[in-house]
Amino acid sequence: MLATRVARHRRPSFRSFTSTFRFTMPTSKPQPDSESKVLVLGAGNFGCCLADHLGDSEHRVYLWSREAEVVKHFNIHRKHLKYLPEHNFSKNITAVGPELPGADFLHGMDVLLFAIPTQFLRENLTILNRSLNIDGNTKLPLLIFVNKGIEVGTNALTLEIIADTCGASVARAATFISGPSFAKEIILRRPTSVSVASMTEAEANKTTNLFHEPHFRCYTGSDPIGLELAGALKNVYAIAAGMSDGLGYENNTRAMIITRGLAEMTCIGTAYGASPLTFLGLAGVGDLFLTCSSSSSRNYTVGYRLGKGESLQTIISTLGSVAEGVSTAKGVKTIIDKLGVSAPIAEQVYEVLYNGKETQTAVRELMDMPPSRELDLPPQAGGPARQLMLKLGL
Ligand SMILES: NC(=O)c1ccc[n+]([C@@H]2O[C@H](COP(=O)([O-])OP(=O)(O)OC[C@H]3O[C@@H](n4cnc5c(N)ncnc54)[C@H](O)[C@@H]3O)[C@@H](O)[C@H]2O)c1
Ligand SMILES: O=P(O)(O)OC[C@H](O)CO
Repeated sequence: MLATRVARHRRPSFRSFTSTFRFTMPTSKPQPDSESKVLVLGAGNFGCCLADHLGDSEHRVYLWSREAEVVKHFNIHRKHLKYLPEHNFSKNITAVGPELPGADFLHGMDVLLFAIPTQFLRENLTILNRSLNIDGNTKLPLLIFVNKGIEVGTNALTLEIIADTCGASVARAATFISGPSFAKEIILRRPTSVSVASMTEAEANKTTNLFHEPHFRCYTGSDPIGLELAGALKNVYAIAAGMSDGLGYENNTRAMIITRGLAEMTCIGTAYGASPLTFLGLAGVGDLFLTCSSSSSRNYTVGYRLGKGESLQTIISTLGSVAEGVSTAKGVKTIIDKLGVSAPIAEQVYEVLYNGKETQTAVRELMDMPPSRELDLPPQAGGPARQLMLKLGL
């Protein structure tokens, strides 16, 4: 009965620019099995916790760190010198580095998992691409990216950085994971869910199958542009939520920022050419809610400390970890200006971070805005997504 009802239910008339494409072009090696060789690039909080997750699932994991002492210490003690220092890591992980692995090593891998902050991805992919030496006949490892940001200067999403450095076919095969997932909770095997997306659905399914465990559920989708934008944008709104809490505002104000932030994210994504529905998923509202409401978030913490009156420079130099929202706010500002989308909260975060605006002034200006309709989705011009698709040869 329920199935009949669902079948009869009309599909939403909205279709994103990207969702009109369907791809079936498996370009990576066959589905990694239970003893896949996985190279995790980036031994920060997230790279380490994902390496541990895969090591516990009986995969053979190599964790690349750019710091020789980290590699040495890890292989002797099964602990990381700096991140998640209490944790005893899986015996199935070997640390490698500090140089990036060469061609033979890379081609022996079933999976390359990139947990490198967005601003450093281009330089590393440029070097790795020389070793990967991809031509039409190369069977790629499965490629997974988990960073959440927009590149400063180019305003590029990761999909575009991959296309620029490794070529369109590699970008089409790349898969992306995003969603509410603090490293320190994954490492404790707390129930967690994420979104997985790719331009090539078969590749996204491989990533889902690789990661899916009873304590780590993966939901697959086909809007990687929306998923990437959601992950990058939520970091900017987490800074806003932290700022509000730091200023001493309470629950009403945080709920307002989360909800209006979601409306802004959805409008930006729609104008960009992504599906608005992606922002209702784990990578959108799920991660927005998480990072806007927890002091475990680095981005929230940056905002909180700004609200308490600390300077951005002091916060960044003492945070001890990356807060992607700080650099991403620049790209977001350029994108909303270009698209002509109204995103006043993101604008005010940018003003506080880069133009020295007082946090109280930013809040007052937001509250002084004239009344408006609650949600006016912009027309789906899809300019940036269309440009990106052309770059990917689609
Ligand atoms: N920590 C989390 O809970 C979490 C969850 C989901 C997604 N992410 C995303 O994962 C990415 C990595 O975050 P993280 O938490 O591991 O960051 P982190 O601050 O814990 O670690 C950053 C890592 O980047 C490395 N790094 C710095 N400069 C580099 C360079 N030039 N080239 C290569 N590597 C360099 C550092 O050595 C370090 O290993 C970010 O985009 C973040 O948004 C993090
Ligand atoms: O600590 P943050 O603010 O970078 O957030 C980490 C993750 O993105 C949470 O999903």
